[in-house]
Amino acid sequence: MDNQTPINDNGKAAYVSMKGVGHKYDPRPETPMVVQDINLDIHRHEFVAVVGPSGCGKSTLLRMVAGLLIPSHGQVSVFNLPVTEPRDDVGIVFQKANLLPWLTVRKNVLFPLKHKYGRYSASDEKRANELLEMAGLTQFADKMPDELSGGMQQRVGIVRALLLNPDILLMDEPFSALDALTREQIGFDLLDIWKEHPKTVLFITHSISEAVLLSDRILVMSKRPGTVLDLIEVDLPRPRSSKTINSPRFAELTDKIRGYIYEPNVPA
Ligand SMILES: Nc1ncnc2c1ncn2[C@@H]1O[C@H](COP(=O)(O)OP(=O)(O)OP(=O)(O)O)[C@@H](O)[C@H]1O
Repeated sequence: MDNQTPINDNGKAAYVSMKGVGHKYDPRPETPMVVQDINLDIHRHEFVAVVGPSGCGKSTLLRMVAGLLIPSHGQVSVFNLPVTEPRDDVGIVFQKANLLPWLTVRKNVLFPLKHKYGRYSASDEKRANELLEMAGLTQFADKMPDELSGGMQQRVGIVRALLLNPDILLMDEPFSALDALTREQIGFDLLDIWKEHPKTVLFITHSISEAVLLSDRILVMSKRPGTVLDLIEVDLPRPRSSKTINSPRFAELTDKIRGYIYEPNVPA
């Protein structure tokens, strides 16, 4: 580790760092902040979920890490360098996969490369095939998006985000359009992929149980202006499975977060 690497209180390297981050979209002094005073260090290859009431600024934080938005207060940095422009090294997965309907699944996965460089190589195609296989999509690689279920389309979106092998994976309510069973399964699939291809993940969700099931830590935000209510360590063993959901500790953690969300002024 070089001496440029910031260390947080636990002695681990901070990969993504937010220091005193605040933002308002409307710069007029009388308008309220959207997020305020956010301090967070995310370690390399850590899985951090963000939960909080609608409108508290979760997506705003994610856009800041991607460099799509520069905070009006404080600083976001990645590996000790301030984020000042859109980053190339992030993969983003949204609620909808937004696949191009006229391209096959494989070509959709390769599309960002084609768009960026005008071409892709045989080794890119090999990597696309490997990722599709890991996501259980090999037999759908030559199908058109409308031949796939919503869960499969979302898997394609994840594979597409991973193709460029980004170090940071930003996921904004990626499974919220899926039915409960598919959602749980794709969560486990995501954990398998994350294990094989470690990434630093920032995962926004409205589902408290999903946050607990998937993540290493959970940032709980207050209602607008979004501030940090708590940063909860999820000390559940990995690999996580359906058994995890039935464990007493899982219930304790979800209850604790529910306490914050439903009684935000009362310490949990
Ligand atoms: N581009 C923008 N211009 C102006 N206001 C915005 C913009 N984007 C978001 N906002 C406002 O900022 C606040 C936070 O929005 P954001 O989408 O970050 O919250 P969120 O916690 O992700 O919400 P949700 O859970 O409903 O998706 C909201 O009040 C929203 O209306």
